[in-house]
Amino acid sequence: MMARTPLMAGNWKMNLNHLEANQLVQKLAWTLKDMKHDYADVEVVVCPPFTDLRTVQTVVDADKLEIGYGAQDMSAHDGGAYTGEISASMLTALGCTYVVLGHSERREYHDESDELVNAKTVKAIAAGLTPIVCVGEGLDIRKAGDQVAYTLAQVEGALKDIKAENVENLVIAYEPVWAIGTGEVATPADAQEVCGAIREKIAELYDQETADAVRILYGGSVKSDNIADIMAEKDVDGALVGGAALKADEFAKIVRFKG
Ligand SMILES: O=C[C@H](O)COP(=O)(O)O
Repeated sequence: MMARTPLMAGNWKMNLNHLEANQLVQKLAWTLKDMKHDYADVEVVVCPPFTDLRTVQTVVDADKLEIGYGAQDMSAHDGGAYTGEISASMLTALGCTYVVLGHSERREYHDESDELVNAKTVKAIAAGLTPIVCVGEGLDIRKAGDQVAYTLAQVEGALKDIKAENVENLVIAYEPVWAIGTGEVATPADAQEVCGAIREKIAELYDQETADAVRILYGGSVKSDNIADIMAEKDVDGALVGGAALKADEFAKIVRFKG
């Protein structure tokens, strides 16, 4: 089995304008360089608002930074009369390699269904983007003990009609909604329970090789002081980080979770 490269992705949500984005990416790059260890063994990605992407591209290209970037959402349409939407090809034209899809905030505030997340995932893959597909249960479902079944149904919905060769490159982020921005972190065992079940589900839908290749992230109140324990779980391959990704020092420490 090939080792999976850990991935630390910062989801900035609706924070930081393009000037602030410039500063944060530069500071992140300096901070990572100043750290004792090389960070080549961990992939670092930032997902700023759409309006920052061109700026991030310029900084990354100018300084040849080893920082990937992507959007927080995209349209399921290729182009045309869809006011306010951004297409996959617009993102690739800006050098994006990733796109977050189906974040719980999109599902909750914009009524995104599994079908829509699936349609976006198909388009992202076709454009050559790596989707970070978000799944995870709310508090009521967790209290009822149904987190695994609920989350696996979301995974199955997002992957409908997607072929194994396209699944092995994608990233799934397990984000229990009750742990997002609340300071309430799932225990490492909670994260492993669902991330492990997601990998088993992918093996069942496709095959073991595909399941072993997919990277599964945990997201929800990840900080520098809890990341190491979460990363120690065998099916957790990285983190989708919200609030803590807005501070260069803190995000850099998360990237350097091995110390
Ligand atoms: O996409 C990131 C998640 O929603 C986690 O956000 P948080 O780290 O602020 O809890």
